[in-house]
Amino acid sequence: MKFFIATDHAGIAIKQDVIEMLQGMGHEVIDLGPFNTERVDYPDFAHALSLEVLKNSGTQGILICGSGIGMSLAANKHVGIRAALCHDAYTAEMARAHNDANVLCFGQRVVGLGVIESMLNAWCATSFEGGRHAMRVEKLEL
Ligand SMILES: O=C(CO)[C@H](O)[C@H](O)[C@H](O)COP(=O)(O)O
Repeated sequence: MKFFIATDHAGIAIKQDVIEMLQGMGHEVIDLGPFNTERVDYPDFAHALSLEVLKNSGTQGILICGSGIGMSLAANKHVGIRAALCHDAYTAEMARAHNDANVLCFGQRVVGLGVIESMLNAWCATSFEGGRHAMRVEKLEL
């Protein structure tokens, strides 16, 4: 799987750990920044990542800010992006299985590296179930 990853200043401290976790699982990861710890605005990075995921069919995204909330709000403005704010392995699994989510969002100020690893494992191991969920996902787009 190919992932794009982006954060704001409140998510950058764990970005490299997340990249290495994904690479260790055999995935390709493209880092869209930021590349220093200066204060930045999360929508700038959420929009840039969303455009890359939409442009590159079959790819997925990881967005990290302080809480994960701002990143998910911004990414979900894009038609075709289904950004899920997750807090544990269960929400990550459901985001893939029931919502066909293509962007995983979480908060550096909320979850630790152990939980993040379990979320990444659940996310990557889970495919969209389709069936009754397919029409519901279609109905997400207005
Ligand atoms: O958008 C957010 C909250 O919904 C993110 O958590 C941001 O990272 C956070 O707001 C940044 O806050 P800061 O006080 O400017 O570091």
